[in-house]
Amino acid sequence: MVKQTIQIFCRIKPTKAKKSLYEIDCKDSSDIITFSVPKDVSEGFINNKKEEYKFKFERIFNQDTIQDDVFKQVAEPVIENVLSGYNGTIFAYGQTGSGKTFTITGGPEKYTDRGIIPRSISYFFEMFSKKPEYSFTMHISYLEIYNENGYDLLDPQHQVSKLEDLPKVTLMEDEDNNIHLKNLSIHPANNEEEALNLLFLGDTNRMIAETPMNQASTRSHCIFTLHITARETGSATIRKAKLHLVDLAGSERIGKTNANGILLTEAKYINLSLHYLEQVIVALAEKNRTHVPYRNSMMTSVLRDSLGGNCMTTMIATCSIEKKNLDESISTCRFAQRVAMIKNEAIVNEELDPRLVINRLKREVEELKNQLSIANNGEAFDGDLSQDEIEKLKILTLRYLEDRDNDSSLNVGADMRKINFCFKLLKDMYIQLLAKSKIAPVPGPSNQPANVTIIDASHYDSKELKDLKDTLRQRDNEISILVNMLKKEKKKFEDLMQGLLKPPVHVLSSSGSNDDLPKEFNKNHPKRQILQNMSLGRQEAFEIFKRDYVGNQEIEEQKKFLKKSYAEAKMLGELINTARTKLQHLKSKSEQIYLKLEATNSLNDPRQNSEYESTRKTMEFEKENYRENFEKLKNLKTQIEHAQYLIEKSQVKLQKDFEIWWTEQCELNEQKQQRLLGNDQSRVESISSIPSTANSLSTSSRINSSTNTTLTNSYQNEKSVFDYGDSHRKLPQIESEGKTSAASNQKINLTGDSEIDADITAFINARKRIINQMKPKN
Ligand SMILES: Nc1ncnc2c1ncn2[C@@H]1O[C@H](COP(=O)(O)OP(=O)(O)OP(=O)(O)O)[C@@H](O)[C@H]1O
Repeated sequence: MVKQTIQIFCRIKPTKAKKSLYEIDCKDSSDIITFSVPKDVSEGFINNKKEEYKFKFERIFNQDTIQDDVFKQVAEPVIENVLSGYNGTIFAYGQTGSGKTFTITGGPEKYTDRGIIPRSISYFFEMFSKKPEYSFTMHISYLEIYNENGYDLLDPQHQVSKLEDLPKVTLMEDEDNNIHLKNLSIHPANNEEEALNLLFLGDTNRMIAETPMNQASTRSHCIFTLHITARETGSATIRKAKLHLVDLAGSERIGKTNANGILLTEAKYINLSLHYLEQVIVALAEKNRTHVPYRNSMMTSVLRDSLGGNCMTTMIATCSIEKKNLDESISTCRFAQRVAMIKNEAIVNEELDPRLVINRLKREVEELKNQLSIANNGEAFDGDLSQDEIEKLKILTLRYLEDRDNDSSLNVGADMRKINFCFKLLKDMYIQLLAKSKIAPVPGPSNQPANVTIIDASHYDSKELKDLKDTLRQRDNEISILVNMLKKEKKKFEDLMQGLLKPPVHVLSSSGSNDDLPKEFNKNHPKRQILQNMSLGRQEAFEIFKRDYVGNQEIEEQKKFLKKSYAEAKMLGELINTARTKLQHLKSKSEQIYLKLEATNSLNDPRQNSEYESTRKTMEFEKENYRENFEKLKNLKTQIEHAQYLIEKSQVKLQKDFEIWWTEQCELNEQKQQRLLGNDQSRVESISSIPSTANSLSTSSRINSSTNTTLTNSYQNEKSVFDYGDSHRKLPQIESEGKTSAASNQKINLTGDSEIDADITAFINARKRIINQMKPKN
């Protein structure tokens, strides 16, 4: 058992603010941060006399610390322990926007910004490959807790559009007070790519389920769990350990969030669950406290083992050090100091391989049955032994005789007919051998009784013995064929199951007009569904929305990076191929020289073998080149996969933001229409519109006045085109061909494309009909 307090780290988010409000003092065993609170701010503090606040951490990561360093110092030791069978938890705690998600999952822009989760996945698989004497398995689950409800983020069957679409996870407690999560799916990950796909699926589901009212990342807790098993070859024990990587909700105090309505409810839940977390931590820090209130919230129940239980736990306190965030950062650090007092008691989680246990139990049951049978009715078996049984008994007896192990036994069960048969068989053999063979009494080894007679195997020449051996061989063959068949069937079944469970694979989206749709998105993927269901107008609006979308630049940059990486990968691939061909050529050349030298017996003659030596040196050089490029290609592949993942994530976000914006625009339009219907019937009748891109985005609008049908691509920065009241007057107008007021009935040249024009006209007519129906009939 390892007794260890929770390790606490602090990370400062980079800021442009110049004024230095803190100082870090690095010591050998720990670091100390001192916050200097300016007088104006300190007035708002509870303890307003104090102007300096000092906190001690295992390590403090200043603003310029890169992700790799955080991973190495925080996560690597935890992972090493997980591989040895100890449970581990790393959780990030801090106010909204202080860098929790950045630390745990990573930033959306660069490969180097990958957070602890993707780095842990890579590290685990690297470690697996470095320990061939172990067989490892990895399984993954991803839980989100929002308003005290748990949701399974890894449900591949579901198309989610809101959080409630995801399967709900509930807590169950067994009689030993162990917590079980009902409905939380656990997925196998056989390699890094599969594991990253699961992370991507979870993150995508999390993002899709977000609404403007529910910025889940801020207001929910997320627990990504890696379940690892390790078994040393030949060993019957399995080590099982879990690594929880936790991104907690923002820790800011309720008063500061200006929460109201739904937000207030959420804020209450979040603050409550973090408050309960605090209660648990306070209780654990108190020496004589017996009751720890884990059950008060779902989060503390799930993380029960991580807090004061069988786990090695690490906390990262994330801090923003701008003046306005100072009080929150100080309370984050205070919280961390309390956490640091909690002692966990971690044990290696080992258990016997259930398959071996089952086999052993089966054998025991069989033996017990036999004993029982002998005890109850030793002669209970009736009738003669079948030919098959006789053959089997002969084989068993022969194996028994051939087995040189003194402890071996002849086990034929409780059937007295079989036991008698074997005795008879042994006696027959003995008599036959006595008759035919010379028997030499040989002094036995020290552990053998002196009067044991060893029979010389060379005298086993009877026909019966030979037959028995043949039968034995035949049976062995049959068994091995059956075992192979079983293995194949099992593999087929596993493949089938894996195929069913496999999440969508992320690859680079195709270039061209539809470049926002990743090529291999599952056809049921929510994003594809959304795009498929888009009307033409909506697609057009989407294209424009995309053009001006802030995050689009990131996507484009990633694509550029990918393009560059592909070119580099191609080049490396070519270099590798060339090196391989060269190596093959050099190998055959060196073989030829070698043969020649050997034939002339001049292998050791430095004058003769110089060509051989130089060929070998070139070979070594080429091999080194090959290895280097291969390694580079391998790294590049991981970077490419990550970039693809980031692109897709951004694309899903773009799609999601567009949907939110579109819905808002539709609602806005609806309201305007209603208003206009009351104010200006005639004008409303003549207006038809298609929602265009919103505020700050370029706009495509179609305006049809009572005398002119206008179509224009106009750009409005501040106002939506649905703001018809005044804004439509400001829009540039393009002349239409139709001049009559019955615009909807005439053939209008709107876009120049007759099909699209027909669509628009049909839309106008339909709209007009609806408006007419809505008019008060008098
Ligand atoms: N160390 C860092 N280096 C660079 N950028 C960072 C760093 N930490 C945070 N950021 C950036 O700051 C922003 C907010 O960070 P992040 O989303 O991780 O905060 P958070 O604490 O998880 O917030 P929330 O509680 O809302 O989830 C993001 O744009 C992120 O990329």
